[in-house]
Amino acid sequence: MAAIELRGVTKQYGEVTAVDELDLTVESGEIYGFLGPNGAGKSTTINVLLDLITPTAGDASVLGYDIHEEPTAIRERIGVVPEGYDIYNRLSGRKHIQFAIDSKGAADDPDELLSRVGLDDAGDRPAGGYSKGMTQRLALGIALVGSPELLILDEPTTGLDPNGAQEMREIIRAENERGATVFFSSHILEQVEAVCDRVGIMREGELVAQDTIGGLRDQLGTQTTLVFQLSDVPAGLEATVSDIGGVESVAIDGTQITVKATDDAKGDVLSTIQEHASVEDFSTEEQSLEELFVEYTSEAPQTA
Ligand SMILES: Nc1ncnc2c1ncn2[C@@H]1O[C@H](COP(=O)(O)OP(=O)(O)OP(=O)(O)O)[C@@H](O)[C@H]1O
Repeated sequence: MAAIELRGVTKQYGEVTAVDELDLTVESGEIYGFLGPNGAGKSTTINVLLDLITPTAGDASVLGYDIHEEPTAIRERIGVVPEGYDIYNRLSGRKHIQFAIDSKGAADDPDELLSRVGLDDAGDRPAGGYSKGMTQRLALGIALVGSPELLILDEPTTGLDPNGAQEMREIIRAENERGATVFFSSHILEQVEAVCDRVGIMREGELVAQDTIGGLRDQLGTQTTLVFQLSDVPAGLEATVSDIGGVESVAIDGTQITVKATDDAKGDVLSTIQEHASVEDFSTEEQSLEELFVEYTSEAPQTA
């Protein structure tokens, strides 16, 4: 059974299409990273799943339950770190957790949960005095109540320092090993890279790529950037190089020519340029996963 299934989900806000006919399946047991730049539609998608907003079109299910028909069954089985968690200023962290335990009818020990999220010493303090990172830790502690089957985390590392982000990743891994499916959104690739089985990249409401981190890396393996420093750039060189099979782009800046090409085309590019111009310097640059992410999220939409 899929843990999350969205079918043709669209959310329109006036002129703005926040989510555009989105089909997305998260399999049970996966850690799925939901990536995309600000405004890509990640929170809107999550809010649809949580039945906090009604989609303009499409339908969705969580743990096999329809989001409109059985929201209570869903709420009982999931843990959520929402975007911008609302706290009760005067209530202590422990009381927040106790409240979540009581409302879920769970049997957790609040102190154990506080300790898991690194709030052991702050449990008695009013949550209104917590820092951003501490509030985020508290939100995670609440999400963990009742050992949920599915964790939905909207930008869970917001406000966390590097140690906090690392601890968050360890908790995500441990929860997954316990059997939970994890769906978490982020606009920072490295946050999901370390823990995710699969990532989906959103851009302008559409899923523009979906793959394992390994799969994304394989795509990188086939692409290289070649940078040539020439003594001068002869007329027609740009067109000649662009015509080579496997060349994706050619950019000329003064006497420098930068060519993006598949690995197979590397030799042809090199020999063609040497044939037409005098090469003073030459280097290759590997594309990083970060660059691939930027490419997917800033250029023309591609098909998933
Ligand atoms: N209540 C709303 N009314 C009008 N437009 C909205 C509303 N909520 C979201 N949008 C728009 O929908 C688009 C998607 O927003 P969304 O918050 O889902 O993006 P996101 O990927 O979560 O971004 P971020 O990383 O900044 O949280 C944006 O253009 C946003 O301005």
